[in-house]
Amino acid sequence: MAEARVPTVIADELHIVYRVNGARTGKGSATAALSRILRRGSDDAKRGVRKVHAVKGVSFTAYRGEAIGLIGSNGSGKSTLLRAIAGLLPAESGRVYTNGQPSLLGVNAALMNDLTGERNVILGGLAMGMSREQIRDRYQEIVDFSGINEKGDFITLPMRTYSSGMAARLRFSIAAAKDHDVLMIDEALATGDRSFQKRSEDRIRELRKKAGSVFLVSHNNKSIRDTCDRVLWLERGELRMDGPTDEVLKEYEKFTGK
Ligand SMILES: Nc1ncnc2c1ncn2[C@@H]1O[C@H](COP(=O)(O)OP(=O)(O)OP(=O)(O)O)[C@@H](O)[C@H]1O
Repeated sequence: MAEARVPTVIADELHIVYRVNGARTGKGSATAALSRILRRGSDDAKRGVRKVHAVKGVSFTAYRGEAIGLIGSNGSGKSTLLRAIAGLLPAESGRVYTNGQPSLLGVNAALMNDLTGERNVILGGLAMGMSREQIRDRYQEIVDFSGINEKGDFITLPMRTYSSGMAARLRFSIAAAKDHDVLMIDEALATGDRSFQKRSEDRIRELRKKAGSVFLVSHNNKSIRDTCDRVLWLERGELRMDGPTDEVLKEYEKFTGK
């Protein structure tokens, strides 16, 4: 008999709306801000608030052990959906339920550019809830995995001296050092070189085995194909397709003309 599948994330008719203040007048002055406050209570349009409806009625259930790719054109709502699952954006309507703590690993993850790579490993580890001892034990592994020191002693230099690929590799390595209930990766693999991508893909497979779920946003269909068994395709905020990787990518490639 098949084992019972354990849900890790459930999105139920989820809508996410961004509100952009004062977008219509283009004025950012104190008087404009004051008049907005004074007009509070009237509707959004009158206060010069513009809405961007980024995710429209998305529903799906993710299960333990799944690696799910998120694909779709630029601006289709992929990052917004991840941020909502991570609890960083409120739902306009609908709900997200998560089993365990979701961790979002974005290209903008909160590392400090002026600190050295070494310090950022510690900072990132603490931010993920690891103890100092756990970080110390894993430190060398994280640095080796990132490959930052392959071309010299870069780990003791500030992060601002890293290329965007090196920085993304370090972020991924820090996040991957911990086993996550739900790990969400936004484009992290796209910036690394081929050998790093290979290592990350292997690590994603391992993380899945340790019973977590992995979400991966990527414009690289090959990365998606190599790591994910299921794909959600978003277009203009709507879930256009949800199914096995091959089936969804086939339709998506038809759509994008590749
Ligand atoms: N902070 C924000 N404020 C207002 N609108 C936003 C904000 N962030 C994103 N949007 C809008 O929400 C929509 C979805 O954006 P999102 O970044 O989720 O798309 P994406 O699929 O991740 O795109 P890409 O592939 O280019 O990374 C877009 O129309 C975008 O302009």
